[in-house]
Amino acid sequence: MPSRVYAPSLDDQDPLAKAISPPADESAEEMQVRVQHELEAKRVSDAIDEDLDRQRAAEKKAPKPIRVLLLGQSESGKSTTLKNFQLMHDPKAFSAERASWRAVIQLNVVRSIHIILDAITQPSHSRPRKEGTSNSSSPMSGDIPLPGDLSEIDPELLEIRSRLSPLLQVEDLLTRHLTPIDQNEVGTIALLPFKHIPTELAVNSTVPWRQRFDRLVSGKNSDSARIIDWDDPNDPGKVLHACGDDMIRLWNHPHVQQTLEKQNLRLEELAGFFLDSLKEVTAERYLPTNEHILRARLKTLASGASFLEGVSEHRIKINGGGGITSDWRLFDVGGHRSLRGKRSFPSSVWGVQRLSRDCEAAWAPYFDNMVSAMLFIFLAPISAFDQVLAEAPKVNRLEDSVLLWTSIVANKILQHTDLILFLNKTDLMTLKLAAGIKLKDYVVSYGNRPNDFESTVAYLRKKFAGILKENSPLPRTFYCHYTSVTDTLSTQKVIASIKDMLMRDSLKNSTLLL
Ligand SMILES: Nc1nc2c(ncn2[C@@H]2O[C@H](COP(=O)(O)OP(=O)(O)OP(=O)(O)O)[C@@H](O)[C@H]2O)c(=O)[nH]1
Ligand SMILES: [Mg+2]
Repeated sequence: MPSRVYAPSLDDQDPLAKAISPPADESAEEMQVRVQHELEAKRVSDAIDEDLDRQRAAEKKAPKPIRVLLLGQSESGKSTTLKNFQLMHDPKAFSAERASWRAVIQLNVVRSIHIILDAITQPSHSRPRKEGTSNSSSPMSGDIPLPGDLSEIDPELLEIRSRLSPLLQVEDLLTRHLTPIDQNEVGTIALLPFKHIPTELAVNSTVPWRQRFDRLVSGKNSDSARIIDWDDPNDPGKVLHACGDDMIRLWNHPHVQQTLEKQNLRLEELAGFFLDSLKEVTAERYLPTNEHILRARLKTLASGASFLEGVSEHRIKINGGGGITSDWRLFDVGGHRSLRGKRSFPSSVWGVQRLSRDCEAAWAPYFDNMVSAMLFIFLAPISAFDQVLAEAPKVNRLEDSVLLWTSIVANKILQHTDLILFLNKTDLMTLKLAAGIKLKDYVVSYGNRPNDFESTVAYLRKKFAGILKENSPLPRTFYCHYTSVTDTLSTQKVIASIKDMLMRDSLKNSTLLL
């Protein structure tokens, strides 16, 4: 009979004590084995603890992640800048999303076609526009047009229009794929025969919308070119391919070009414009190039209750050379006004003195959580000097950018934060000036200075620099780049110079990197 070696008095009410106590009838041999096990378990546990302590100590010594927050009004190019960072430093992840961007581009194309078909069936009086005001934001304003007299329309166009009707289903299908069922994140697109202008598609940055395209890929290979299921009968690419020639015919039709001009619809300025690339985009096995992905338009919604909830955070490991890598956290927010808080606006473009009172920092409630952000990149799309905000058709886009810039530079919470200004969309600025659109018609203070690229951009640069100087609570260096962030090569040079600057600072003064 085994001798009773260990019989502690147990509190019968304590289930834990009961569970860990040795059995009442444990023999001496059993006890030896148990003690051995316990010693071994303790040794392993101590080793894990030591390992964790070592890791924590190493993390404390290592440079903290570099945080970059992208700011600017809607369509200023924030998400496109982020894509450039990803393309440059995480090309695998960028490529893995090609199938998802393909769907976004297809939707961008269908939306442009939808706008054209709507425009050609408009009675000419139904869309009055202010002289010289670009519509590039306004076609999506949601006004439901009056039905036109179809007998006035070129019969060839009517035929094309009817042959393109399957695109409506594609539009619906793609929109459904891109939007979660349980969230009202997109304006509904009614299946009316090209009579309803579609609201721009927006996806909440916190929603992993890209996963919706898992259906389109087998998931066995990270190269999208090989994993797209080209035989899927529901692939929208099939309809786009079948409608490709008609879309090209429509876009090149002289009556269409005249109508768009008459209605002052400058589709080329519309975000997500691919009508000049219809051949490629409607090709049978179309996969977007990097350039196409940068041009794709998908509005960011970041509408969480708190900043960090609503904003999308992207982590990238960046190689700084010499074996040094650092963690970068890029934060992309939605620039739509509804996502920036309510503000009142002074009327003149350069009426910035009144700003600190009138225009409380738009994203200010969020900044409390972001004081540890090391760098803000602010994008001002300068080509938009003759455009209005989609969400506020009376507000000039350049004026909005200036106000936003002022509120950011004047913000006390951000007084120690570096700001880099991107005067963006310089490519469109060049085209616009060449088309004879005059800056002075929108910025009266520009006066009779030459309406060329160098003079206009230098003037705007000086204005933004002046606002920083006048409104910044502490003196700050003015960093400014002229950018066209859809151009990979030039943007990568800018990103490389920012990276060098930040990594130098990060090594010099790691306390800055909170
Ligand atoms: N031609 C040209 N297009 C640009 C440039 N920068 C951005 N775009 C395009 O403008 C559109 C809007 O850019 P986004 O990066 O989505 O703008 P955003 O600031 O993220 O906008 P929200 O998400 O609404 O806040 C996209 O279709 C881009 O491809 C540029 O420098 N030149
Ligand atoms: Mg965005």
